[in-house]
Amino acid sequence: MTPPIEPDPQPSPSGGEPRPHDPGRPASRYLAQGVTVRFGGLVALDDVSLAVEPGQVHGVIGPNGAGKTTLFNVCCGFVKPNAGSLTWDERELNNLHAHDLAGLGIARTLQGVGLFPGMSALENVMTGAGVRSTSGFVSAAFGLPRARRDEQALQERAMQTLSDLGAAHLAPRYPGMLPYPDQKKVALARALVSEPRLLLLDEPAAGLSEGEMDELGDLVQQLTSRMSVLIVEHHMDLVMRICDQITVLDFGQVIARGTPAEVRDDPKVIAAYLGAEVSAGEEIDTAVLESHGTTTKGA
Ligand SMILES: Nc1ncnc2c1ncn2[C@@H]1O[C@H](COP(=O)(O)OP(=O)(O)OP(=O)(O)O)[C@@H](O)[C@H]1O
Repeated sequence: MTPPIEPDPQPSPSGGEPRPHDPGRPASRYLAQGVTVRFGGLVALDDVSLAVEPGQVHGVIGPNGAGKTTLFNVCCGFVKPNAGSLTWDERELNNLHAHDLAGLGIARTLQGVGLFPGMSALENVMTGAGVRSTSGFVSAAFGLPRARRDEQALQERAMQTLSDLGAAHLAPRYPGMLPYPDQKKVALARALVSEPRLLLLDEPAAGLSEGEMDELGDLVQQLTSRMSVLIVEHHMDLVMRICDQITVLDFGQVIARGTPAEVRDDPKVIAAYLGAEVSAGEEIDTAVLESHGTTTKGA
C-alpha cells in the first residue's frame, strides 16, 4: 500500500542530510489530495495525492503515459480535476485557473518554453513579473513618472534574474535566435522574476547537455532557500540527485512515494519501469529505464 501523506511532517532533506537552518525558509505546503482526472473513458489520474513540503524539491516520475503531465497541469490550473482538492497557504484552491498562479506566489515553466518571439529575452522575463507592478493602468498608459519608475525597477529585476542564471548576455536577443537550452534559461528567469514561493517545473532538463543538467540541478537546490519546487522530470539521475521526496505514478495511480533511496529500491517502482517483477533491492538498470520512457543523464 502507498504510504499515506503525513499531516505535517518535518522536512526530510535530500540524502538524509539536514539542510542548514534558514530563517527565511519557505513555510507553505502545497497539497494535492484525491485528485482524479478522466478524459472520456480514460482515467488519467485516480485518487492521486502529494504534498510538496516547504523548501523541498518534490519529484513526480513514472513511465510514459503514467499521468505526470496531467498531474502537473492540474497543479497549475490547466486541467480541472473531476474530483480532489488543491491546498496552498492552508487555503483550498477552488477552481484554480492558470492566470491565478502569479497572485498566489506560484510560477511554472512548461515543456514547450512558450517565449514571445517578438520580444527580447529581457522583455520576456519582464512579462513574468507584471503582477508585481504597483502603478495602475492609467499611469502606465500615460507614461507617468511612477509607471516609468516601476518599469525601470522591473527591468533591473529582470536583468538581475537573468544574471543570476548566468544569462545576462541573452538580454537583448530574440528567442528565435537562441539555442534551445538558452531559451529554457530565459523561460526559467521569467518564472523566477516574480519571486515565487512555489515553482512548478515540467521537464526542465529536456534538451539539456549533461553539464547544463548539472547546473540546473545545483540551481534548483539553491532555490529551496526561497521556494518549494515541484518537478516532473524524465532524467532519473537528476531526479535522484535533487529531490527530497518523490511520488511515482503508474497508470494514473500513486504506486510509491518517499525519498530517492526509498523509491529506487521499491519493487513496485522497478516493476513499473521494467514492465515485469524483478527482485527487490536490485538497482534500477538505467539503460533499461531509458527504453521504458525514462532517460538518464546525458541521454
Ligand atoms: N487531453 C487529453 N485527452 C485524452 N487523453 C489524454 C489527454 N491528456 C493525456 N491523456 C492520456 O492520459 C494518460 C496520461 O497522460 P500524461 O500525458 O499525463 O502521462 P505522462 O506520464 O506525462 O506521459 P509522458 O511521460 O509520455 O509525457 C495517457 O494515457 C494519455 O494518453
